Amino acid sequence: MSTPTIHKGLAGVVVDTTEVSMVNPDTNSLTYRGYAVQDLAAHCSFEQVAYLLWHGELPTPQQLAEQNDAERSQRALSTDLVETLLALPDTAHPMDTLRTAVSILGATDPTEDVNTVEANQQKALRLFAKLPAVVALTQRRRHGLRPLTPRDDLGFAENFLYVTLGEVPEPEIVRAFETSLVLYAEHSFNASTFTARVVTSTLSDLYSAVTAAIGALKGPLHGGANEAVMEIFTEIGSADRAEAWLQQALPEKRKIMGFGHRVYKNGDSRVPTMRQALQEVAELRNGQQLLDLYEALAKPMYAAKGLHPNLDYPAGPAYHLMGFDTPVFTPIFVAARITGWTAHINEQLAANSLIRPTSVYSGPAQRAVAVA
Ligand SMILES: CC(=O)SCCNC(=O)CCNC(=O)[C@H](O)C(C)(C)COP(=O)(O)OP(=O)(O)OC[C@H]1O[C@@H](n2cnc3c(N)ncnc32)[C@H](O)[C@@H]1OP(=O)(O)O
Ligand SMILES: O=C([O-])CC(=O)C(=O)O
Repeated sequence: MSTPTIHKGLAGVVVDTTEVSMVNPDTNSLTYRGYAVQDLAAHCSFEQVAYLLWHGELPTPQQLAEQNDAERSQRALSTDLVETLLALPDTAHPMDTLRTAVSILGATDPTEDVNTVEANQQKALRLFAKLPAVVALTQRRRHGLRPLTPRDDLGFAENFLYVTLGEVPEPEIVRAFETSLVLYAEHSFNASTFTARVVTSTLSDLYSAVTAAIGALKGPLHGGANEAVMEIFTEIGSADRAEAWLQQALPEKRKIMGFGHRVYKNGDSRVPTMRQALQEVAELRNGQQLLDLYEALAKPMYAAKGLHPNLDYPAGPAYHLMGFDTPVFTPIFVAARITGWTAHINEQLAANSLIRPTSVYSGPAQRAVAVA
């Protein structure tokens, strides 16, 4: 019997088609439903991009107004949910709190098991509306602060910043934050989206798929890298120490967080836009030292390994300068990626086939049980 080829990590394996987004490593491009992500970041609100991912087209003014009304009216968390989340130990990582919140929101949704595309669109909007309040709760409790009531007179990004930081910052900061949400929204069959599709393929519910996706995103090889970038910046301390730090870290076989990508080998399509957003935030927030450190690590990293930064590399320091605590960086990624995940969940559901690969057994040959 010939040994089948093993595709470790499913690298290069094509498992399905998708209409949601296209990652093209040859042209370093990323499109959502045919629109370049850079154009969307420059011209659209995050709410418009969410609509596009869910429905395939940008919204008309009326469609956007209806979605905004529905989203704004669902932003608040119930008192029960707030108290349950605050009862978690304060050592819990914000990603654990977020994962728990989604699970509770599922258990308390009477339509949880109504597994249709239409019902899932309502659930997707519900999670989209509520996740900023959960992220905000995790940051505020770290500072001994109670949650703030969301404001329905503010756009999604403005309200997100308000409920977390207690004020709406300058328009440039809001715009940089919104840019990061647009860039983080969707990226084809990455590990967390694939996780959501695997769970959906068993005909399980949307909340279960999102809960599992949060677990997949938490890891430092995926979304957790935006926090890990900030941790290494803190460890290095200043630009003049970056090269020596790297020369010590690489022989120790350390993974340098924020560099490399499974699909892009010549640079992540989203980095130039986020690097520009970081620059704008740095100018307003006295961030030149962090920008210097950014460049001082990226240059020798490329020289030593030929690896480019991925989106997490500029996003981490940008969130830091905006005023977010490092442990809420990956939760922000969740609040953006909920749009892409739920678009994929519905795409999977609409043309479902159980996802179940095979493996080559490499354990002991069959043997008899001999109990002493
Ligand atoms: C939003 C996102 O999820 S983007 C990804 C965020 N993750 C990170 O930033 C974590 C750091 N990066 C990595 O661990 C990897 O680059 C991954 C997981 C993103 C991609 O992994 P793969 O596609 O399996 O890596 P790839 O095959 O390109 O690796 C080739 C070589 O480069 C090395 N390499 C890849 N990335 C890094 C890195 N960041 N630091 C050091 N070495 C690295 C690998 O160890 C491997 O070396 P080897 O041949 O000596 O074993
Ligand atoms: O595509 C990937 O493997 C990871 C990534 O960049 C993302 O999910 O945004």
